Amino acid sequence: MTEARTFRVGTRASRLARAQTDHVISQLGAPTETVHITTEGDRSAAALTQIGGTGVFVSALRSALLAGEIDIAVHSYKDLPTGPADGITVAAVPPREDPRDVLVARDGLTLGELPAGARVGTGSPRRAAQLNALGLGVEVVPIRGNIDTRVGKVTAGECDAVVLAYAGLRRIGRADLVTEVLDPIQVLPAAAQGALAIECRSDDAGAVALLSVLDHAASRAAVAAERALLEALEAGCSSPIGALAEIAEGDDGPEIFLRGSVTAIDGSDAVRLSATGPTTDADGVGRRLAAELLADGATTMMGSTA
Ligand SMILES: NCc1[nH]cc(CCC(=O)O)c1CC(=O)O
Repeated sequence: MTEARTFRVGTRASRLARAQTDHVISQLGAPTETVHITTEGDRSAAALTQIGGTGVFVSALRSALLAGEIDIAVHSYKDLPTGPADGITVAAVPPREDPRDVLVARDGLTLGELPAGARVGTGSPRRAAQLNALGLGVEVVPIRGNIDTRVGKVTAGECDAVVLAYAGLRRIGRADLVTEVLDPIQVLPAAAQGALAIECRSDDAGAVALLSVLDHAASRAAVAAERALLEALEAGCSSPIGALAEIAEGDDGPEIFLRGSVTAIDGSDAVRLSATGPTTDADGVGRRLAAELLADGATTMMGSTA
């Protein structure tokens, strides 16, 4: 009998990253060792949009994978750039968490209960644009930092509310802070929100086999459709684009229902459309919806944020 291989799992130091990594490790049927990787994104106080987007969180983990310092990397799928990474494969997309955005407000308030002029914090152009489009008369204020920092803006009275991903709060065990789960009809989530991408080197057959048992086909298809939409719009996570795919059993197998939105940052204009298709054509569904959004005037709304 050969000795079992120990898989080194890389993680960022943030509370969310550690929770996600620990959750994945608990489901792996092999010995593991956790390796903490620090990224520019963890160190910098600058807004993410100013230091090159969410890719900063990802590149350090990918470099460590390719350098053989780690064998497995767990990412929030939302933070992965849409292009492929040479030599690296997403070996598993586990069952997705709730993809919706939530409100964390003072005094248990919901969006509709916020008074005119209330300060709602978010660093996401997508959330800001959709909040502005709701015409609630609230003031969207830019904030940054990890989940604890952003929640702290409400506790400290700097903001009346903040908008966050439900998945992040659930994973760190703070779903109790949520004062309203936002309906995707009001605020459409970011592509891949709530999903994890577990990466390893493409040529590491042992890691690919170990991770493949965690893969969830419906979650993978939903994320593929959403990210194909984003890629075809040539947009990233800092664009005012919402994308949400839901999977239902159709007559000829599982079907994707994909919704997409592009919203002007000031909320003055928006395009929202949907498309359907089989999960076997997830990329095609995303690309078709992107083309329809562009034909409907999305280009002028995407601005220069890229
Ligand atoms: N932008 C950072 C980020 N990346 C992933 C999540 C939450 C977890 C997820 O969507 O999988 C968050 C926090 C947030 O948007 O509130």
